Amino acid sequence: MNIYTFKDDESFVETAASIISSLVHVNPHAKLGLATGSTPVGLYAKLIEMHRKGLVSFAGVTTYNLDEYVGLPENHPESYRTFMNEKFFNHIDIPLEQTHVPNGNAEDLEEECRQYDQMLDTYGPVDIQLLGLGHNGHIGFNEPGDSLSGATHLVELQEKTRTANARFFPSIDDVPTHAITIGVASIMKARQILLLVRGEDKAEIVHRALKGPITTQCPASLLQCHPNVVVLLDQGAGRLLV
Ligand SMILES: N[C@@H]1[C@@H](O)[C@H](O)[C@@H](COP(=O)(O)O)O[C@@H]1O
Repeated sequence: MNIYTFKDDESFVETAASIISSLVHVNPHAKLGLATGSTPVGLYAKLIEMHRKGLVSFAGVTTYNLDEYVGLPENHPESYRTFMNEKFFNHIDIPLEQTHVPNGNAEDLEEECRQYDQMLDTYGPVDIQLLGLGHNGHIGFNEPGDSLSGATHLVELQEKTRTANARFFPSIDDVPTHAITIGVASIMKARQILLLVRGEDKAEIVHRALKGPITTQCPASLLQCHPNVVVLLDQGAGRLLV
């Protein structure tokens, strides 16, 4: 595991963007596992800027997102499909049919999970999986517990997760209670993992995830078993690692 801590936002974002853009340069048909949340927003903005300058093309790239809320219409401002379109896909040259986000409005959610999983099995593994980190150690929406699921599944969001994500909704009551997430097996199959974490409030969970015991009670701790993980932290998030 290679862990880097950055003093300033610009170098944090530039490093993340150069990892993704170099991969796409080497393999224009790269498969990218993408994430939502506030942390990767700067990375997406930087990649858009690089694309506008003609430095990178995503025309041949295929993307697979980690997760989606259940029950928000696809065009809801806080659905992860809307997030990805607005923050990234609509500003680059990727055809939308090459982008995949689980459908949280499928009539049969179990079937949607099965199909998403089958797609990952058929076309995966992704060349790189981008990840953020939840305050409780979740990756994607794989919440801590006595066990974890390997496959794409329906999950009930924990109170801590709903509270953290309430900042994007009018009130906590508007935060969905369930989500679809790819499982830890799919995440662990990625050829490379790029974990991005920012903020003092994540320092403790960063320490638990990267240096603590490997346990289902902290899903991100499983990343310690992956052979190719790059972790980018700002100083706040990396505070307890020294
Ligand atoms: N499902 C997403 C995760 O994929 C993300 O990593 C996490 C952290 O988000 P943020 O980067 O906003 O702290 O939030 C959500 O719960």
